[in-house]
This record gives sequence, C-alpha cells and structure tokens, in this order.
Amino acid sequence: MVVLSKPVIQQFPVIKTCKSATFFSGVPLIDLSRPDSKNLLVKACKEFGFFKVVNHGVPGKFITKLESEATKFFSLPISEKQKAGSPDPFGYGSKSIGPNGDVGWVEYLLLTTSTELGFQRFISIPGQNPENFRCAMNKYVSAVKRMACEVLELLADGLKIQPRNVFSKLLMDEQSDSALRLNHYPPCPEIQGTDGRNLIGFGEHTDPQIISVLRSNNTSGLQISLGDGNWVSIPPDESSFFVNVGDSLQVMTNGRFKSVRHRVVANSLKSRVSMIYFGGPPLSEKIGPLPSLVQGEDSLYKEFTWFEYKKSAKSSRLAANRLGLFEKVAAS
Ligand SMILES: C=C1C[C@]23C[C@@]1(O)CC[C@H]2[C@@]12CC[C@H](O)[C@@](C)(C(=O)O1)[C@H]2[C@@H]3C(=O)O
Ligand SMILES: O=C(O)CCC(=O)C(=O)O
Ligand SMILES: [Fe+2]
Repeated sequence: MVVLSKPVIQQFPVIKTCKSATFFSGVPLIDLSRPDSKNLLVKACKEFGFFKVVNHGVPGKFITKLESEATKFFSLPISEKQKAGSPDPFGYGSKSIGPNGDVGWVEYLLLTTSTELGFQRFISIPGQNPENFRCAMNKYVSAVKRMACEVLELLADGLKIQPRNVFSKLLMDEQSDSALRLNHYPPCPEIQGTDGRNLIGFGEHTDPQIISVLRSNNTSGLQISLGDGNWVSIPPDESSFFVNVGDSLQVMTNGRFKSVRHRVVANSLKSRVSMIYFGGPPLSEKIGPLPSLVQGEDSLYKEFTWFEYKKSAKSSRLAANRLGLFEKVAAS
C-alpha cells in the first residue's frame, strides 16, 4: 500500500509576507570598539529590543568550529541524532518546539551551558567526538558570554545605573541558568513559487531570558516585529552577532527596553544554521523592576523568581504574551 503524506505546506504553519524579499535597512548597528556605543545601545533597546554587533571580539575560529560541529551533528541520520535524547528540557528536537504543540520546519539541539550535563548527551552518539564538541562549545560560549556581559555593562552605564554589573552579574553567576541552542532549518523546495507564502521555521515569540545572542550562517529567515503590526526581514551576516532583549531585561528596566518579538521563516533553497546563547539568571534570582528605575514612576511588573517565570513559560504556547501574567494592573 502506498501512503501519501500531506505536502509540507499543509502540515506546518504558513504566513503571508509579501515584503519578505526586501530586507530591513534600519537594524541598529553597534560597533563595540567605539566609545559612544552605550548611548546607541540604549536607543536600540528602547526602540527595537534588537541590534547587530560588530567588532565583537569573538574569535572567528570559535564560531566556525562550533558551526562545523553543529553541521556534522545535523547531517547524521535521524536515529543517531535522537540518541541525544528528547528536549525535555535539553536534547535533540525535530519539528516540534516546546511541550505544548508548537511546530516548525526546524531541527535543533538545546543544551545547558552550565554543567557537564550539556555534553553527556553526546557520549553515546557515533560519529560525534564528545571532546571536540565540548571544547568547541566551551570556547564559543565563554567568548559570547563575555561579549554579552560587555553589552549589559554598557547598557547599565547608558542608563546611568549602578553598579555597572547589575545585569551582567546574573550571567556571570556560577548558578546562571543559561542555554545554547543550535537550530538547523533545512531548505524547503516545496515552498518555491508559492507566491508570498512562507513556511514557519520557528514561530513568533519573545525570549524569556535577559539577553539572547544570535549568530547564523548567511541564509536569511530571521524576522522581527516592529511592534506596530509590521514584520521585517533581517539581512543575514555571518560575521556579526544579533542581540535580542529578553523578557527579564524588559522587566528589570521597568519596560524601558523592549523584549523583541521575532520568528524565522524557512528558505526554499538554502539551509540555515543558527547558534543562540540565552543568558539567564540563577533560578532563585528575584526579577523585578530595578528600584533606581522606578523612582517617580509606577512599577509595571510584579516581582517573580526566574524559576517561577520559567515554570509559567513552560506551560505557555510559543507565541503567548508570557509577561502578561506578571503585569501590574494600573490603578484607576
Ligand atoms: C513553546 C515553548 C518553547 C520554549 C518554551 C515554551 O513553552 C515557551 C518559550 C520557548 C522558548 C523561546 C526562546 C528559546 O528558544 C527557548 C529555549 C526558551 O527559553 O523559551 C524556548 C523554549 C523551548 O524551546 O523549550
Ligand atoms: O534560529 C534563529 O535564527 C532564531 C531562533 C530563536 O529565536 C530561538 O531559538 O529562540
Ligand atoms: Fe528566540
């Protein structure tokens, strides 16, 4: 008996974005070697919650090494990749994102950066040298974390708040709950010629953590919401990093910085590989608007621990407004 499966386009969410072929030219560009970057950073976080970083100090060889380890992993047969375990919360996932029914044209590895646990998954995978992977991941994560901390310290300076490590200390903490995600979006030839319709690779969402640092190969796909209902496509740049403000930083800055809504659409011809570092606080850390940022204004959010927020995020759909539950109701 021949079993005919439904075309991909009928199995995955599609969106209509006629303007996806034109790239957005307004992405704030932050040159970390320039002395004026702190003010530009603050402006970018207020306006978009998103920016591109150049002169970032992350050695190119760390980037290429981890990308090649990721590519090697994704080219293994599915039965081998599944030996990394399912992503509950750390492991290999394909087409399903999170525990609540979200799907996308993507496969990924989700790993914790904090303990050996992140690498143990690789011990049993034939064709994957765990030591090479561990080394590539360690070097990449340390360098990206250093850059993320520099950005966070410049942001504290730009906001004129003290101490300047008020945000970065959360990532530097030994207990920091940070993660690394390696995403692979295979090309999807079926969508070619399906006029203005795009297959969802990773559906729209905001990142719950403090800051996310994304690097991808030169394949397009990332889009951000401008907050006015319009979505724009981000031109890929393999030598730069893209940074997202996460929900926790939006809360700590009492809404000054915007946690950017973003998504990825699949490409019909080229494969996209992205590597995202999610800088999160320790699980027991209390997250709330910083007292120095609520002087003379209302505090917009209730305080929560990162554990509480993660728990609540875990039971939400990808596109949910997760911060809604923690917003204070304005007094009338
Ligand atoms: C649908 C989900 C996937 C996610 C956990 C969640 O329940 C809601 C938040 C999602 C997200 C988005 C950013 C990151 O990719 C991620 C690792 C995170 O911290 O929150 C994912 C979660 C996931 O894939 O488990
Ligand atoms: O893969 C990408 O380019 C972005 C994915 C993303 O937003 C995420 O993993 O949270
Ligand atoms: Fe994201």
